[in-house]
Amino acid sequence: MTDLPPLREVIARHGLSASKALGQNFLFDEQLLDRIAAIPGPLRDRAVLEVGPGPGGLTRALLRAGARVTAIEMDRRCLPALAELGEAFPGRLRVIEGDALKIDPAGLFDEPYAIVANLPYNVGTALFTGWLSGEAWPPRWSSLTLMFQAEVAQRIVAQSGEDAFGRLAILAQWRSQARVAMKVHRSAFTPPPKVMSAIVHVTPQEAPAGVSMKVLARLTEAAFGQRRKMLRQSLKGVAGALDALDGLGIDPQRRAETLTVADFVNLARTLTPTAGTQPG
Ligand SMILES: C[S@@+](CC[C@H](N)C(=O)[O-])C[C@H]1O[C@@H](n2cnc3c(N)ncnc32)[C@H](O)[C@@H]1O
Repeated sequence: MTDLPPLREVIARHGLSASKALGQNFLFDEQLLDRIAAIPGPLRDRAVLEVGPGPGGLTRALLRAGARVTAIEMDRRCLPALAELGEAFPGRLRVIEGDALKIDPAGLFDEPYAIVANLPYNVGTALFTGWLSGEAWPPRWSSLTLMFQAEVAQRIVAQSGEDAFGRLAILAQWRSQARVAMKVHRSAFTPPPKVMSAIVHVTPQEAPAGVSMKVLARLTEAAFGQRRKMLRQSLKGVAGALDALDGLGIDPQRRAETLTVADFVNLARTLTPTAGTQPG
């Protein structure tokens, strides 16, 4: 295995004090990083997109696992440290300086790629919803392995009837499998964030036929926008939704969080113009 200097030394040598504005909380424990890099499965010769490599802790674990890594980092202070890492793994690391929110990863690859990232909370959630919201399915990525605040991870994997169940769970589960792969204690980070973290792993599944992502999004937005209200109230503004509830035998006095992901899929199918039964 390539001998690399300890991450703390890399950070000290390149003056990479953690920037709060960029949401920088670094991981230094190489065993933990190797365990994270193992979550997507065997990576030998697989393409991986890492977003926010920072000083390269997770990057080196992915490279050690045999991946070919493309990394997008917007903090240019990190680029020299990443260039050194690239020298230790010749031809295996491509670094792109930029804001991941403005880059379509599909344009960077001509093969399936796993996405792995430890990102600031707001950036991670925005990218996650973007990657899951495409109308075309399956997506070009083969899996997502992303660090979130534990509370957000809970919302992603929540089941019907749980307090955390809502739009994020439906987005993550209606045509994908989502699970919490690892909990990460706040003390594992430097500096430690205020809350606990968890890594979510998502793999795409076959999409249910005849359901438009846009229709499902409109439905869940209305239903969970007023989650304490009965469906007959919250869905009033969605054309055809009350008839669809009736057609599917769903009591309109129920609240959104009591429906299952499959219920929402069936409702969305009924309201999707190009397929399924038209209401009324
Ligand atoms: C929480 S740190 C994680 C660093 C490293 N991957 C680790 O696990 O130790 C998040 C990293 O994402 C970078 N970052 C933040 N916003 C970004 C964005 N919009 N696009 C690309 N990188 C971003 C930060 O500069 C930082 O290096």
